[in-house]
Amino acid sequence: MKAVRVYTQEDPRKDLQHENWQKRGTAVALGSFDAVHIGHQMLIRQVVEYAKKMDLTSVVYLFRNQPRSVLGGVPVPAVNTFEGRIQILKELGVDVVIAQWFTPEFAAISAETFVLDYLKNWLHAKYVAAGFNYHFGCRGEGDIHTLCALCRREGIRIDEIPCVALEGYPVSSTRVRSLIQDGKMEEAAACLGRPFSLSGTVIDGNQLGRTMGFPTANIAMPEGVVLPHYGVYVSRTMAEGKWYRSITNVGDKPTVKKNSLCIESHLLAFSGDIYGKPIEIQFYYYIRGITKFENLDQLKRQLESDKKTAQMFFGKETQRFSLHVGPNSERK
Ligand SMILES: Cc1cc2nc3c(=O)[nH]c(=O)nc-3n(C[C@H](O)[C@H](O)[C@H](O)COP(=O)(O)O)c2cc1C
Ligand SMILES: Nc1ncnc2c1ncn2[C@@H]1O[C@H](COP(=O)(O)OP(=O)(O)OP(=O)(O)O)[C@@H](O)[C@H]1O
Repeated sequence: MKAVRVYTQEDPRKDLQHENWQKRGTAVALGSFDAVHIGHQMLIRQVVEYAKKMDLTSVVYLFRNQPRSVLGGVPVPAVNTFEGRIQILKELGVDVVIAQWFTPEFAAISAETFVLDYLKNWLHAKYVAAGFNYHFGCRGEGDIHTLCALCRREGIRIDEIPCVALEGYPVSSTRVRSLIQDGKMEEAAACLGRPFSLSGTVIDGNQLGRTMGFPTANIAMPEGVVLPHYGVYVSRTMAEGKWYRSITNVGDKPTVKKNSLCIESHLLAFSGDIYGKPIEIQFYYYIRGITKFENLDQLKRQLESDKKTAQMFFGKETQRFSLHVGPNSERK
């Protein structure tokens, strides 16, 4: 897989003046691209293919932070870490990522200035693609029709990407975020085109799990990214470069310790010491909420049952688990 160049300065225009890839001419994908969901992927693939055909540099011009956090003043958790987003874009074959910080100054740029100064004169854009619901320019003055009109006027080829929908509704980062927060992991995966995952470094726990026959790899609650509804999940965990079937608890462990939030994963067929090592956990299916048990024996019996659920999920009976299953649905 070839490398992707990433530019993440506050004003990338100051540092990027005469790079060879700019001079060659570019094909640019426009948007925030937080989730990098199946709608985003369709748009980006189109840009990458066009760039290859026309010998241009493929560029994803995205926001490093969440515009809504700046405009609304309330932090919006991201679906991916920045590194996670870059990895997905690399897999899609993108040449260059410009990670623009969305600041009040950037928000004040007019639609016309953006097309003229940023796309045409700075990026030497020969081709631009954006989605049906794209908005840009000061106070959202421009939409996809404005973009099409301005690009055509400046001799830049432009494609509007039609809406990618699932079950009658547009796929969006906002939708993915709320599916994850509702524990609807199968629907989130359908929108993402991959399971939702979290990463971290394994930290020390109380080492009680191993005494019950359920050793766990604990990671701290990641900050700034969206967290699954608290509860127990069928999952897969990557440790030492290999994926293992697992069951994962997100949240508290009231039976043994109060107010101790973390994410802990029991890998079904793994033994080894991974303290201090990185792991990635993919979330597949919400099993149940977290319970305060009377004693460790009861907790252990529940963990055995969770393990059976996971084995069944990954076994022949996968089809039993349909979409829409989340903590608020009746079937658990
Ligand atoms: C799949 C899974 C499900 C869990 N469910 C619960 C639960 O319902 N209630 C609870 O108090 N703790 C639950 N825990 C947390 C356990 O109490 C914890 O793993 C055990 O005490 C070991 O903790 P330690 O790693 O800090 O030693 C769960 C852990 C896992 C891995
Ligand atoms: N479902 C979709 N189908 C096709 N294009 C899309 C879809 N969703 C977004 N796009 C396009 O992808 C680019 C990036 O989208 P952006 O991240 O800004 O929106 P989003 O995914 O709808 O997120 P949010 O929910 O935060 O608005 C934009 O050009 C947008 O129009």
